[in-house]
Amino acid sequence: MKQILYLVKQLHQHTGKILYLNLIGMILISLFEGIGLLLIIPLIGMTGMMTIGQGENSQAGYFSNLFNPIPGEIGILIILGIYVLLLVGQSFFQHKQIILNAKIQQSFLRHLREKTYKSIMLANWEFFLKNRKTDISNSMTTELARVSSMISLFLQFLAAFVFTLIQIGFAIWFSAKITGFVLLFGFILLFFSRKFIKKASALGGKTTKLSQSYLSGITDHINGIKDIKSNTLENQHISWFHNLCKRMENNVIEIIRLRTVSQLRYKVASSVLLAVFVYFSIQLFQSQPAQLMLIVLIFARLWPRFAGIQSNLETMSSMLPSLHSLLDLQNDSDSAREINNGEHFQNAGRLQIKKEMTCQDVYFRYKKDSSIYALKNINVTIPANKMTAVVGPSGAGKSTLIDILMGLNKPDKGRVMVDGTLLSEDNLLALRSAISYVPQDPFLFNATIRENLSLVDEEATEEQLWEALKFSSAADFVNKLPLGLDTMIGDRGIRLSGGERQRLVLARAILRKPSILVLDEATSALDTENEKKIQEALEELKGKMTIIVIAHRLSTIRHADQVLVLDQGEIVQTGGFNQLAKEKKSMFHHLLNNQLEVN
Ligand SMILES: Nc1ncnc2c1ncn2[C@@H]1O[C@H](COP(=O)(O)OP(=O)(O)OP(=O)(O)O)[C@@H](O)[C@H]1O
Repeated sequence: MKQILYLVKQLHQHTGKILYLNLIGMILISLFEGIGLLLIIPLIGMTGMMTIGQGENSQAGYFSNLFNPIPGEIGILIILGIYVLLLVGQSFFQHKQIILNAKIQQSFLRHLREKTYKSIMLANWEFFLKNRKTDISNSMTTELARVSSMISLFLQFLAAFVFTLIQIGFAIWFSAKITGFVLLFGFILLFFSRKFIKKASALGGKTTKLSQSYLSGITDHINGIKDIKSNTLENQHISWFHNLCKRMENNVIEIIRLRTVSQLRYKVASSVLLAVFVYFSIQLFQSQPAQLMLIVLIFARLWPRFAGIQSNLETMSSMLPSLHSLLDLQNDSDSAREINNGEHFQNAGRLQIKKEMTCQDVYFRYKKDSSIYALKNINVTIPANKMTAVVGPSGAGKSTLIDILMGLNKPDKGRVMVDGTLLSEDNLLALRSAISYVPQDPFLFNATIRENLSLVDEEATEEQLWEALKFSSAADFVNKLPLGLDTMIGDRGIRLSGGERQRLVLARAILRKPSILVLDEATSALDTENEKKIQEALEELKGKMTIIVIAHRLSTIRHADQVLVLDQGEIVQTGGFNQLAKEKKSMFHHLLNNQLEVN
């Protein structure tokens, strides 16, 4: 119920005026329908089939008497004329209402899409570590589509509800007693249908879970298709997929079964109740034949709408979990907002490190309830415009330290300072604007090389693009491509080799003209010749920007001004390359020896 109320509130907030126009349209359509029914009384009276309400002191009598002074044939023509006008009016408003419904649905959907997407984009890194990316995609696609259908159903429900209320109003106006009698039966039916609504909601929750598994499954499998093929794991995946599809099929059949069973019971119960109603009505309300006939007419038309309302409620309940999951996502991402003042994005500027960045007594763990720290007691200084290398065995905490320095992870204890100022919401974006980060697994779009580079600087000239490509030793290979800069590189750059991808991302990082360049295993896929060229290029950058490099291949960091050695989340050595190499029985010495042996 909370979610439905939320939906109504949101609809009211974002489509306010149109929603009320729509409501007025619904009321008019229902009124026209009711008046159309009323016209039956004088019509029947004029045909002489039945004498209705002659002299009766009732609404039916009043209506019948209204046309008495008019001669029969003209009266019939007038009534039929009014009837046609009412039908035309009704059709006109129905046509307007369909357009308004679409406007309400689409504008609300756009609002929901944009709000959720923005909340996700502005959430902190911890939010992305906690949530599966495919669950987020699922909410933004499948669940959102279901919410869209739910809005459409809700509007239909609203129309049916308003229609029902107005028709009941007419019926009460004719005879409160008979209407009360009918409504009693209606409430009995509604009471027994509660359990179906609950069941539908549970099945809807299952649909959301299954759809999440479906999307995450196929995304993982398609991304890992090379591993699957080379390790002949196709059958295991086909069998997993078969089981999931079977469960999805069963779930949908279960939902349809529930719906038809409830409709079946509803129809059986309603026909029995209708018979009971007619029997008792004849006994009880013999003296009011006109009222009885009109009310039977009204309810005969309303009854299928009741069934529609009931079915609408069930379908909406089965879709509620989608709205729930979308709202959860919105709330989670909102409460994980990285920067609360959105204006920071516009006015962030670029932070220039003048002297140094420091970590003081920093501790960090991924699970806040765990006693295992990924980083412990970190005290380091990253001097401005120098090259700092971070080395250590796998899992030592190198990437975690970089994430702390970039403000992606927040220390559990201790602090990060930039030139003596605490790294906080106030200077975080300015710091990030100054950073170019190159990960081991570079991110490229399915677009041309030019578009991939221009992403960081839309106004970059041809000359600047080639200069950046030369820096990263990519100019030669791009030059050899038949379409050069205009070559499409496929999904995540799949049409390029790993080394070519890394060089392109490095070119992009340089094009951004950063004051801090962070390379996380960014040259790991390069051959020794290209790596040497990049080392030389980095040498030239020394003194112009702050460079932080993570590298397993220690030859890469030979010219670093400072090397930080991490082991099990702690800094175990700090110093120049040659100085550390001389410290026998140390972690750095051990790493160096291992590499020499391998080489
Ligand atoms: N998202 C995460 N959730 C939980 N634990 C994590 C997460 N990411 C890393 N860890 C853990 O934190 C520790 C440090 O990981 P980190 O990735 O920083 O190591 P690393 O030195 O960069 O390793 P590698 O050289 O293999 O990339 C590891 O024990 C790792 O298992």
